[in-house]
Amino acid sequence: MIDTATLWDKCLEDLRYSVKDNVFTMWLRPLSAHQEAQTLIVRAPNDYFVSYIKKNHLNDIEQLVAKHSQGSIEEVVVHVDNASHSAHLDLEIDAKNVIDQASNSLFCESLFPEDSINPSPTPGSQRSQISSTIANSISVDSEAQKAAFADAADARSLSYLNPDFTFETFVTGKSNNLAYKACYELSKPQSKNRHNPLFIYGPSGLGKTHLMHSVASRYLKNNRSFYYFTSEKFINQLVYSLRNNKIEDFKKKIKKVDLLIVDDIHVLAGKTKSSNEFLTLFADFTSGDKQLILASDRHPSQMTEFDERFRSRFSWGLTVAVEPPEIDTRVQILQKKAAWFGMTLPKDCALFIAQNVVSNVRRLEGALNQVFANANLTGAPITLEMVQYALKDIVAMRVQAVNMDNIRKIVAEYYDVSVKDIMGRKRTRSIARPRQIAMALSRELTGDSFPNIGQSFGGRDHTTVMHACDKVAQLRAADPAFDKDYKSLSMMLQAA
Ligand SMILES: Nc1ncnc2c1ncn2[C@@H]1O[C@H](COP(=O)(O)OP(=O)(O)OP(=O)(O)O)[C@@H](O)[C@H]1O
Repeated sequence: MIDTATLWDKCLEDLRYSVKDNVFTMWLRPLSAHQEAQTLIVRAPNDYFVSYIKKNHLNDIEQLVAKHSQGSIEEVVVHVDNASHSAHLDLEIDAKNVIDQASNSLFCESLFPEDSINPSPTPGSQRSQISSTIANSISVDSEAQKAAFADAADARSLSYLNPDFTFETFVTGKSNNLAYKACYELSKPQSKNRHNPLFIYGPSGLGKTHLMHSVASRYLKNNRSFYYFTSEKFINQLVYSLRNNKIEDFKKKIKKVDLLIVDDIHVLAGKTKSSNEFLTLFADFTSGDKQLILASDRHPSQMTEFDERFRSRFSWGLTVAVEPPEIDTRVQILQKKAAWFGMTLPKDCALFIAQNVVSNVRRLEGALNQVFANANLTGAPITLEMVQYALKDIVAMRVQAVNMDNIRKIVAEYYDVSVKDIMGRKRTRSIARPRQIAMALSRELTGDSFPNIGQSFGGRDHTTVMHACDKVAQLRAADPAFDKDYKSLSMMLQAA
């Protein structure tokens, strides 16, 4: 009987050729599937996606599933994928499952990543099964890459090197310029200006993976070899190798390439064996012509679960942050993504979305998808009114989380003062400053009027709020540490 991964791969393969590229990229590639008894559960990122897929593609999917499963699947349902993007952290424990599954010889093979780039695949071959199984580890050597690009049918097996994640599709601004430049620089052959290791950190959904895939794509174009791992795949493959006395083979294979990328490196914390093995590779990739890129959700100094040996090594080269993009960058990202999907997004609509989705580009994309799905379902043109309607739930959630009570509470906690102090009249700087910050955040995040904000802060005059906003703007421009605190607070509130 066909396994679910292969079945779904085959269905996607067929769908890819039956719809336009942008429809496939936007609506079908993000889907995943698993099987429960005789039901295939297709998972989509959100409700709009689900309704769009049901309306436009479910019939085709059902037919393809029936064809490829040869009747073993009786029903196909489409659900929201609540677990999407949730990290699967406990992999050393889970490794037993991996080993158990490895009794399937295809999977055993796949534990050595370079096997995933067999240059002469056929759709539905071992290769496509492998690719869906180890979707997060990639190795490409020059032989394989030529074959991979020569053969269009190969594209899906490289689909985990997201073809949309390139330097050309990345929008830069103050929030990510340094990370972009560092990546761009080291992706040039013989660059004299590269830092090793390059450590990129920042919250989820801000483009770290996008940038690392962009570097990998450039390496690919320049016939240079690389491995890309998420930490969890690195751990899986390491554990398998250790248990099967293949660790030296595994490391030898990795050491052959020019570039090693490990995403979500924080996942290695506490996994003693895996992290020690990683450290032995570290030395190889930070000398000579080799290059190491690491990404994490936090700065090395904050990775307290790692011992000092790791933290200091992580900071040997260049450590760069990616931060939430400013509003004009968010607008640009929206317009660029819209154009990419062949849609026109009027400026006022882009501005509305950017004002309401602030801290995470992945969510920005989600909101855009929702707008497009709505336009597709209703056939309505994209206008501000339509966008406001399509995003009413997002806006309501934001209004709920970002209210002035919450802002005062979070700012008070952050500066270790009481909410009573913030509301009160004391003018000592240790209290007046957090109060001004809370007012400025209220203005920025709720968009409420100066008089209303003054009223909510213990009946103050609107000029006090205006003065607070000016003062905070001046301090942010003059003092990077202050600016960072402000941004952290803003992000905390928007993630709430
Ligand atoms: N500056 C940008 N320009 C264009 N697209 C962007 C930008 N930043 C992020 N994105 C898009 O946002 C989405 C999420 O980005 P990505 O997966 O790289 O985030 P991440 O920082 O690696 O998050 P995580 O830590 O959760 O893996 C991707 O679709 C990516 O293309």
